[in-house]
Amino acid sequence: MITAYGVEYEDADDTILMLLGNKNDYDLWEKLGNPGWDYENVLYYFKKSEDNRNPYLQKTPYHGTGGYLTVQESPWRTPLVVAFVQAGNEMGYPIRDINGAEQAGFMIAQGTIRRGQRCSTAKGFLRPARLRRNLHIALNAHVTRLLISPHTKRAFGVEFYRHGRRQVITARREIVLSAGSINSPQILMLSGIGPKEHISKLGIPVISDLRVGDNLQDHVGMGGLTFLVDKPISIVQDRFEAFPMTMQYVMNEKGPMTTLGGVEGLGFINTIYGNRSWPDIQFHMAPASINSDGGRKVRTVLGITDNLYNTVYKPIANRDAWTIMPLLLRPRSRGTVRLRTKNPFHYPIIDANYFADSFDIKTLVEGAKFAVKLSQSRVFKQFGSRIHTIPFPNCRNHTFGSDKYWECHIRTISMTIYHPVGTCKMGPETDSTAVVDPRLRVYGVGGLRVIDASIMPTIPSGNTNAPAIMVGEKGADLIKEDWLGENYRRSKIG
Ligand SMILES: Cc1cc2nc3c(=O)[nH]c(=O)nc-3n(C[C@H](O)[C@H](O)[C@H](O)COP(=O)(O)OP(=O)(O)OC[C@H]3O[C@@H](n4cnc5c(N)ncnc54)[C@H](O)[C@@H]3O)c2cc1C
Repeated sequence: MITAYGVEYEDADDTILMLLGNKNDYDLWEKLGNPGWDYENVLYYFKKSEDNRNPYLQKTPYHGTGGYLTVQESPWRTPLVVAFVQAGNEMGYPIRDINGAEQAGFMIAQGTIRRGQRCSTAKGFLRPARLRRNLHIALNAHVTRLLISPHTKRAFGVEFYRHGRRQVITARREIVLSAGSINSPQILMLSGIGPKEHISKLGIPVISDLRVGDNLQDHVGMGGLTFLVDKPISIVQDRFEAFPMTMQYVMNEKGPMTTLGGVEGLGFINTIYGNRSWPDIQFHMAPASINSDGGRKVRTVLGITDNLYNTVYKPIANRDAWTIMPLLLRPRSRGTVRLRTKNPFHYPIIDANYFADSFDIKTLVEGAKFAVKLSQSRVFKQFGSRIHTIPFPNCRNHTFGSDKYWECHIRTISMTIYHPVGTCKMGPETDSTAVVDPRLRVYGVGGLRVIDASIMPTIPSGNTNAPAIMVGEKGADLIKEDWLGENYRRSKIG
């Protein structure tokens, strides 16, 4: 295993919310020509990795116990999240396990945490296995290309740089590439596997002409929707005293620092463009907004201009507020990842292409309008909740709250929550856009698989970490099946 950073970063360093996606997502994968990837099959792998600590969920057929990945709710919450799930109910959605039989509904978020602290894949999976004799981990190693014989078209090695020194490792059986949806396509293209017209222009000899880097999909959402409340019940940074709060976290594994990246509640709804069995909008609810840290950090992280911050959020700096981030679950727009140059240390060019298809923005506008209605539910009245109405300076030509206004707002603060998938698409041989086959083997090259979120043909309707882990679990079984044949039996799970 060769990794660019320390193993703590083996999955993206903030990953925490735990969602499986919708049953229809995986049934679609199978319908697209990928046998064995339907919901029933992948549910086995979701459950295999999971150790759900919530007794009422453990008993359902949709959750596992005893897996490497601990899943639970944050031990700390605000009254706002209770109101959020009740408001969903008031709007006609059940309060339910959104990872269960049906997805449309509201729930207090579950995350990959263990006793209040993040349970990354490094902590969950790698730590217990790190002393195995057949596992070698090279930290701080940057893979620059795969070595592939131009004659046999077989991958036989990996070139990487570590502490400034070039090293090569050769493989007896096969190589598994898991560098994620941005870097897996980058490494493939650097190695001669990719769109011929693109890589040959950069002077890279073409080994296999495949649509690597196409089909980029991501969840784009609306940031900055802010609701004010009259009671001191939200997260206002200045109100928290850093030392006692940190001690509560370190000593007791409790308190505000155990929140799941600030997100407390989740909801899945359908707009007029979707349907109940396959919601098209997800809500992330947080008991804070852009104003809650007095403009110290969040505005910079989101790249908000001084004019926008000073006009809209500064007047309410440090006031109690909460937010809903409506997120588009199944965008129609597709982006690309391409090489900037053939230098492996240059970042690739990512073109997310958000909203290229107008259906995407229309759906998200409907999601925004639903979020506003939800905030006006009876249950939120107890806190005096109301929408913050200072209009964005660049959207003033539209009436506040109109479709055009929300579109302008969404285009001004568009947010990704970093769910890129699809750039090494899995598909049958007849699919000219597929990069890997349903056993995750790269077309046209022997001894090489891609196993990460990049193989997903379409984006799952929910956060992508658990689906990426599912791909890892299933990929491991495919390898074992291929090498051990009939001698391999799938393990029983709890
Ligand atoms: C900030 C952030 C927050 C997120 N929060 C959530 C969340 O709450 N819930 C959720 O479900 N999902 C979340 N996600 C998404 C989730 O983390 C990803 O879907 C998931 O990690 C994808 O897994 P992967 O294995 O495909 O890629 P990654 O997890 O990105 O793993 C790729 C690995 O390859 C390594 N690598 C890349 N290039 C090279 C190279 N050239 N040489 C050597 N090593 C290399 C990287 O260092 C990395 O360790 C979040 C993502 C981000 C960025």
